[in-house]
Amino acid sequence: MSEILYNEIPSLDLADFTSGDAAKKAAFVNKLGDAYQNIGFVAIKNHGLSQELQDKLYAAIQQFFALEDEVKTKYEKPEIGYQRGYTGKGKEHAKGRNTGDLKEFYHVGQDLSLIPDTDPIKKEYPANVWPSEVPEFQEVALEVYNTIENAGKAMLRAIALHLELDEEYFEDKVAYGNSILRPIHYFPIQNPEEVPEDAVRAAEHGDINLITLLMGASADGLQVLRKDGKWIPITALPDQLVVNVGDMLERHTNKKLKSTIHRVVNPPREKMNSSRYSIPFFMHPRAEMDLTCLADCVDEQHPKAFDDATAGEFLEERLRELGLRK
Ligand SMILES: O=C(O)CCC(=O)C(=O)O
Ligand SMILES: [Fe+2]
Repeated sequence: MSEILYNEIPSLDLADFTSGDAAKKAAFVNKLGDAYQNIGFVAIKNHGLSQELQDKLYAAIQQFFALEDEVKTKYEKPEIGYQRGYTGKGKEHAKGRNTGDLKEFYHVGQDLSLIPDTDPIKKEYPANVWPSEVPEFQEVALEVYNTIENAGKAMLRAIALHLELDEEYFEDKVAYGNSILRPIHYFPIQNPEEVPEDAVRAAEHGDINLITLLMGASADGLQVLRKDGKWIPITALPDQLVVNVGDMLERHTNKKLKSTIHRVVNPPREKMNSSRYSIPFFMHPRAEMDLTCLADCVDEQHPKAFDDATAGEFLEERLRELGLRK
């Protein structure tokens, strides 16, 4: 395994993996493996999500976040750890911090009507929450959810091949998984003096889930921490999704695949009064997935670095650390 210091995150074409050309498919898996063992991030095109659909979702969420705070808080569900519906400004903070991030967001989960009644997981998920003020949000969000979920399944097939597992290894683990689509609004700050000095749009963190697929943001600010300590700005092209490894996949692979720390920095002071929007999809498995380190990822040079846990147990622990669960 070569040590690579990327100056930008590698760009890949998902069509190389899905087109049926064996040589292109193998090359995709190799490049993805190099990227995920080094910087933990790639940008992919040909992911199946049209620009039109992305534009529709951005339009709907901008309409929602423009509502008065009193209206938005009607859609807050603290009793389910904010896992569906709205989460208000400053509620979430990165693990190990107390200052809340300068953001508000909205959680969309599985469309329960698509889960067969015979699957016991159907009863475990809370129903989605939809704002009556923006009626088109529901249909657009669910279509985006399902489209990105499919792209995520393809990425997990490629990841499985890189790990020399069966290509279908993740398939049953993510079927009706606990994934979340999270449109985020980094709200304008009129008076920077009024926010805590150390408050940022998103403090440095690793994502909790298996992989994250991120739609192109409306402004700069996202940066990833390279292993030599340098922060690398990420600017996805409009037709790309940024796809990164989360902590669950890092655990399961005993750090072979890297869940790289990233953050969203504040704009310069004179631009603090402008909004930034972004839409990540956090791909989670079913709660029962065993995240125990894969035997093939443990050896003398790589002793087992994590205690055994299921995805559900790990998620609960992290939600408490983020301030979303009491
Ligand atoms: O807003 C972004 O560009 C990234 C957000 C992010 O890292 C997260 O929500 O986990
Ligand atoms: Fe993140």
